[in-house]
Amino acid sequence: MPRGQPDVLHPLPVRRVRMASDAEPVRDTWPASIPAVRQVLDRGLDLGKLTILVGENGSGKSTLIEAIAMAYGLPGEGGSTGAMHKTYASESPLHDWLTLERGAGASKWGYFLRAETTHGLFTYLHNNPGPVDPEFHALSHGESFLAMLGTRRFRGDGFFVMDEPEAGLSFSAQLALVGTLKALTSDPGSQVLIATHSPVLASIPGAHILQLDENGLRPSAWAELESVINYTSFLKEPRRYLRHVVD
Ligand SMILES: Nc1ncnc2c1ncn2[C@@H]1O[C@H](COP(=O)(O)OP(=O)(O)OP(=O)(O)O)[C@@H](O)[C@H]1O
Repeated sequence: MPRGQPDVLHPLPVRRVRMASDAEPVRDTWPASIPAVRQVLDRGLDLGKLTILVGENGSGKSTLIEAIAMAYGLPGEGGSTGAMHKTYASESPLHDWLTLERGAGASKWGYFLRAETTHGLFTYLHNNPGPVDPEFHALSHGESFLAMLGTRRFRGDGFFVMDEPEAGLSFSAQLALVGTLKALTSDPGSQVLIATHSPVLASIPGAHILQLDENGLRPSAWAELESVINYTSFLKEPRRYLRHVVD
């Protein structure tokens, strides 16, 4: 299906993100001051089947992904649509400034997983378990994350949002995650949005990669990502980098 044309039979949960008509963001203060956020407010953002946000620390990946997830109805700390899990309100007001253009008849289900709050989420699931949930706290970080993706929450149509899912995952676990995410997107009405620092995750075939930086956000080929170029070059010759940070 060409980008931008809605698939009438299998609509995506979120076709486009844009500023709400009644939003009044203060442009020079956070979060509207983040270039990528400002660009989304000014020009909107089309979301495809699988979108990956990549960028330096502080470039706005979490701010953007959290606001899109919350505008969809997902809890800012992670969980499913309709879950009430909340421990500390640290979210930006951005979700109130955004409107999502949803595919007509698309799934309303979704799940938000974020590395920094999985401990709290697993405590919530300990108290409110699904029918065949393992005791997530009894698994290692990587094991619990992959086990979570193996549950029914991540099957079928829906909007699946993940913030740095690679945290704590070994190389082979990240590779397994690539396979899991690719399989997840094979469901016709499923849609995935990820923020990551991992060149492994960013390599998922068919992903639309957006690089965030001081100029905003722009599409990028995997091989042209700064993280891919830096890791490739570091692994070839670590000393070229290390001499700048250690004596
Ligand atoms: N509550 C807040 N008040 C003011 N500024 C904030 C707040 N939370 C985050 N920021 C700033 O917003 C900017 C973007 O942060 P964000 O967490 O979205 O970046 P990121 O790209 O996800 O970074 P990382 O890769 O480190 O997770 C950062 O400069 C951060 O300091």
